[in-house]
Amino acid sequence: MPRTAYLNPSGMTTPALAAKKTDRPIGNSPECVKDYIHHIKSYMRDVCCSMRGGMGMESHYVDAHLVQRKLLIKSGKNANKCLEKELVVLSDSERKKAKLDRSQLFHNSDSKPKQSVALLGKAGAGKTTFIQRLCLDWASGSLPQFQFVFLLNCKILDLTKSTYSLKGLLFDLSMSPRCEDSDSVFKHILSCPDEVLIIFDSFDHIKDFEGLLQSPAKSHTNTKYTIKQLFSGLFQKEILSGCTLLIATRPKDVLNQVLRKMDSLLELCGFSPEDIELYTSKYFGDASLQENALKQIKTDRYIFSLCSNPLLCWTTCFLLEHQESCNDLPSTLTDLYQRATSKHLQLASLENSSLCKNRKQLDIPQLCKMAWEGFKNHDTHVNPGSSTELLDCALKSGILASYKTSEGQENHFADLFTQNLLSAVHLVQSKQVNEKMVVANSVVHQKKRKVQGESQDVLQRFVTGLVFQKAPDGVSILDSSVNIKAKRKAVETHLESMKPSDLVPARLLELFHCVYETSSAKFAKLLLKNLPDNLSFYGMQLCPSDVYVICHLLRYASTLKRTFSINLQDACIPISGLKELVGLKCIKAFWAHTADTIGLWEDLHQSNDELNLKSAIEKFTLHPFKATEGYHIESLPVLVQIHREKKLPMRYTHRSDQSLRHLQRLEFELGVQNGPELFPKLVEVLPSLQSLQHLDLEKNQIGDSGAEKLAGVLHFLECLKLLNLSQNLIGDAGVEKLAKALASVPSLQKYALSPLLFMHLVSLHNSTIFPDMQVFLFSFSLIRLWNDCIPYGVFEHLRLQDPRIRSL
Ligand SMILES: Nc1ncnc2c1ncn2[C@@H]1O[C@H](COP(=O)(O)OP(=O)(O)OP(=O)(O)O)[C@@H](O)[C@H]1O
Repeated sequence: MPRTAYLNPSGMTTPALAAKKTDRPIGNSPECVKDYIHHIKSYMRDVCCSMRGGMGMESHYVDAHLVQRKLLIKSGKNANKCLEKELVVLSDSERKKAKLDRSQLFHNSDSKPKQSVALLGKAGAGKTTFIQRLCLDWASGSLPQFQFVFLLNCKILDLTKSTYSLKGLLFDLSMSPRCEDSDSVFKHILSCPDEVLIIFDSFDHIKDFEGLLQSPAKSHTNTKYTIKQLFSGLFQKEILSGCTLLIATRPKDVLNQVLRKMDSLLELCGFSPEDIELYTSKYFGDASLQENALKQIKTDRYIFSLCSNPLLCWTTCFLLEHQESCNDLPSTLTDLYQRATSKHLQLASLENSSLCKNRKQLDIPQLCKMAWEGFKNHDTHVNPGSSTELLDCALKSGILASYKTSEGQENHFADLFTQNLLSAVHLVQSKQVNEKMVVANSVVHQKKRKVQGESQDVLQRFVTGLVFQKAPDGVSILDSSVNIKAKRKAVETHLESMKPSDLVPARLLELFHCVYETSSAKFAKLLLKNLPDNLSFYGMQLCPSDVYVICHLLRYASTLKRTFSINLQDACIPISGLKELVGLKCIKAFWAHTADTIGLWEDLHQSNDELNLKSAIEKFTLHPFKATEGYHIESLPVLVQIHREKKLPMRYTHRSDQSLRHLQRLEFELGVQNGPELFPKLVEVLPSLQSLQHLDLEKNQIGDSGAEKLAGVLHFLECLKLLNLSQNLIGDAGVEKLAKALASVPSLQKYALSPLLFMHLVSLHNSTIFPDMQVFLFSFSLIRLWNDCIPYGVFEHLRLQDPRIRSL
């Protein structure tokens, strides 16, 4: 029977480590089941005990933290546009609180069972390594709730065929060893599905997610399905209902339909500064090497920021281990990867001189072409027809990794960065690739649809980095005899034509990275010259190297005498990053998560950094304020509290809520889902918003009780000119309270109400229950029919009621 297994990228295995904990008693399971479980465990102990580069899992694994993420149902004003659940943005302190370790992966903190778990992380964040570690835990007796663990690597599954059964998926396509009596074991598995864990690694390799959840597999028997149908059947509990599913994937928008339905979403956060130190010391066994490497990494802030990605940390350590100690560390990502890749190839050629005598004799352009072909098809797979000499050398060097499949052996590029660097070399160097093609794959494109997300970003950085690389200095992977001037010129012209002010935050960030890769002051200044005054990285999850690159380039602002405001809302930025950005002279105002901002103030206060504390307080702004997520509102009372409780030194306290006091416009867009619950929080801070002119509360279902609460504080809003209360389910009681309160706000010029609310007012007026209606109608006379929904008839009716309305 065909069987799929995957080898460690190194192809090396180390002796199985003895199980430390007692294995789960397999009770009355048939003998063949016990034997098979024993067999899988010992096999997993073998294959999962070493990481890439042959490093031992037990000795070199750094316990990476997970953060529990939650989804939010968006139902605000734009609900129809994006009726989507999205990840709730966490503040730095919430992220710290939401941290979990491996042992808590399947724990139920609430009553909801965790039968489907998604492990999210960018390329190189350590998903595969984490899963390997998890399998090793299981094989060593942890995770006793599972009798069986099946690991599937989506990279090597054939998604086109529809010839698989559930049994085939588990026994033939997973990395489990061959099962002698698969019929009996399968029968046993069907009898205890809740003791089965199925892991789909590299889930994002299922490229086409359209209709993934349609036509699920429904039968356990030998009916033939595609892999996607089997996944769908498992996920929708049509087959093996009760089993636990774990998928590991890079985050992708197209995956949202599946992610939305998962019981738990966990994010692998990469290495913290402490983890980087720990990993480096583990990597370099020798104490003096360790000290030296750590010193180099820690003093180079760019490299240190890259090292928060475990893969890049490994690459940096590898380079430090092999490059001359007098050499500087690379200054760009392109530089890091070309040095590391060249070194890998060089070492492999030295190791086996008969296979590849030296780098020059290897058909590197062929390897680069294969990388590019793969990139175009979103594929890491290497064409099996390639020269064996080349493949052997690339495998030896670790550039390729080998996997055993039912068809034999498959070679894949070992990681996204290596494949994309080689693809970029192809684009820059190959005569078959014209300038237009290079431009299309370098730098950001204003409108072009981004098909490959993260992978495309990395390719762009490498292409830009390579074309602008200074004269090759021995570490360049480019062939110095190839003239790339025309391609460089084309990319330069494109860069010069960019209009950063038209870019959405994600593209703006890409542009920053591409400009950074050019290592050119000229492009940095050009970028800074063309940046809009209001920079927005809204919604971007900024990692440490993003923050470094933004700060690095913004330093050019002083020579151009430019200043900016920066929107870091929903940017999931750690306090250290916020400190760096806010500390920049050119940043005059910033808007970030309020809880993080308060965290930053506290941090600066504790470290007696008076000057920066003063400027961080002064720079904080909330204008214009649009609350779309709970936390936008939840942390506002804390600002007021700081002021009231004098949490900061006196001279700062009065400034701490100035952002609230100066706020002129507030849009509350939490929608029917969260609006009613969070509205009281807003009401709590409204008295502090003395400058508020525009308050938009449309579509939040605040109801009568909300209206009553609002009525209680409206008189504080002395500057309020415009109030939108449309679509809030306000009934008689609420209207009555509101109308009186509205009359007490003389500044009010316009407000919008729902048609129903209008009718309601008119009927109240007609029934003369409400003596103050004239006052109310007076302010109404200023309405500019802002809300087109007001029925003409109602308006006409009101005009008849009041001469002032008639004069409108
Ligand atoms: N927790 C860890 N401890 C030590 N090293 C790690 C850890 N996580 C990752 N690494 C290192 O980083 C490399 C890349 O990790 P891995 O392949 O697991 O990333 P990934 O998230 O699966 O990436 P991709 O999305 O590209 O598949 C590993 O080969 C290993 O060297």
